[in-house]
Amino acid sequence: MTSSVGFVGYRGMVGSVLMQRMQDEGDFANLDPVFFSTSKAGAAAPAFAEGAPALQDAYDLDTLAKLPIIVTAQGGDYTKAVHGDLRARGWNGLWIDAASTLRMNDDSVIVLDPINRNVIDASLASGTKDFVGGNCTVSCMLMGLGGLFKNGLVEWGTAMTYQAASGGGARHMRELLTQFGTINGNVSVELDDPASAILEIDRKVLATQRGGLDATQFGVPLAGSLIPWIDSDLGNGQSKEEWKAGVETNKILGNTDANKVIMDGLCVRIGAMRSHSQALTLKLTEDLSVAEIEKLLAEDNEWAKVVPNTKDATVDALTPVAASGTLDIPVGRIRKLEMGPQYISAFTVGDQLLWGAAEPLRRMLAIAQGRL
Ligand SMILES: NC(=O)C1=CN([C@@H]2O[C@H](COP(=O)(O)OP(=O)(O)OC[C@H]3O[C@@H](n4cnc5c(N)ncnc54)[C@H](OP(=O)(O)O)[C@@H]3O)[C@@H](O)[C@H]2O)C=CC1
Ligand SMILES: N[C@@H](CC(=O)OP(=O)(O)O)C(=O)O
Repeated sequence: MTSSVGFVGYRGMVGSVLMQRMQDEGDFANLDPVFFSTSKAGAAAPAFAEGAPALQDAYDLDTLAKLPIIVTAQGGDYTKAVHGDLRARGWNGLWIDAASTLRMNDDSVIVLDPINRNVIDASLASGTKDFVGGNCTVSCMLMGLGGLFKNGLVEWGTAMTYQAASGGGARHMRELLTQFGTINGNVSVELDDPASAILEIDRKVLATQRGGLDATQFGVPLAGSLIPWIDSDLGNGQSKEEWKAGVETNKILGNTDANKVIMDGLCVRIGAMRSHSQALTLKLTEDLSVAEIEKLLAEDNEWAKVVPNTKDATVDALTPVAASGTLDIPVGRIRKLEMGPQYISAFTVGDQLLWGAAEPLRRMLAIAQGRL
């Protein structure tokens, strides 16, 4: 039996990854899609959805309200503009959303089913209607380290992140590449000459970074640099992205004040394309051996891939280049720290458009339809 599902934001970056994953998994055989656009109502539906009606107006509440399930990757402004009005007119369908807007509402659930299927199932049974994908960094961290977090083995942790340009959106990715190209172009003559002085090249690169780059999206140069602030300033020295690590981790796990895990850290933008990395320091509740920790992580879910803590394995498998475009979440650099037997380091990488954005939504839709 199929049912109608509305898709808003299907042609954006996150939406496109979602559509591709749904095609790869044959999901469209199980539903009748209705595609929406805020700008192209009336145009043809995407070619992969044969027989789907023309694009509907994403602000048309009457049309939206006819659907039992709406999946949106259109962004937070859209959610703010439409979700409340739809609910106010009595729409009781399932709203599955990539944007952060509704995440911390009491009546929403953050979806990451390999980690919190129990929370999702209990919420569906009790009538929850809003299901929201988690912050990309938090979701990727929990996918890699679920074996420790789910078993209550983490007392506190810090996540120092290395976040890719894609977290800002498609235009940010283009800007990063343009910056790299401009820098390279300004020193290409010297690079072609093996006898040229590296300090002169460095001087020209710095001059370009300080005055010759388009930084419209990021505000400051990212290529050959980094930006140690992501999302808004909460005014207490913490960025909003850093705040999410604590509140979302605990909400996903269904923790209460009694078993809350303290998570904090610094979030940093780097010049990677679409995979977020993070270096973690964890204080465990028990003195587990590294072998026990690795076993727990590897057995938690099929996507967490433990990378042996050797140089060769690490540089080969624990990088954005290795993880991007895959659902694997490599997790490595696991060792006991000098601070004591309960303190460990870990490093994990994840494609922030897959497990960080599209995949939890795809799977939530399948769960809602009883297919997963
Ligand atoms: N980027 C990320 O890493 C993450 C994003 N999210 C959430 O997902 C939301 C969407 O992000 P993202 O996918 O990056 O946003 P995009 O900017 O790629 O897409 C958003 C919308 O822009 C419109 N649009 C206008 N021009 C184009 C074009 N040339 N190509 C494609 N779409 C176009 C489309 O809407 P229309 O058809 O209506 O014109 C599209 O749905 C974010 O606001 C955020 O809330 C969540 C996690 C991670
Ligand atoms: N803030 C993330 C991307 C993102 O969309 O996060 P959120 O879904 O929490 O707003 C980043 O910049 O890498």
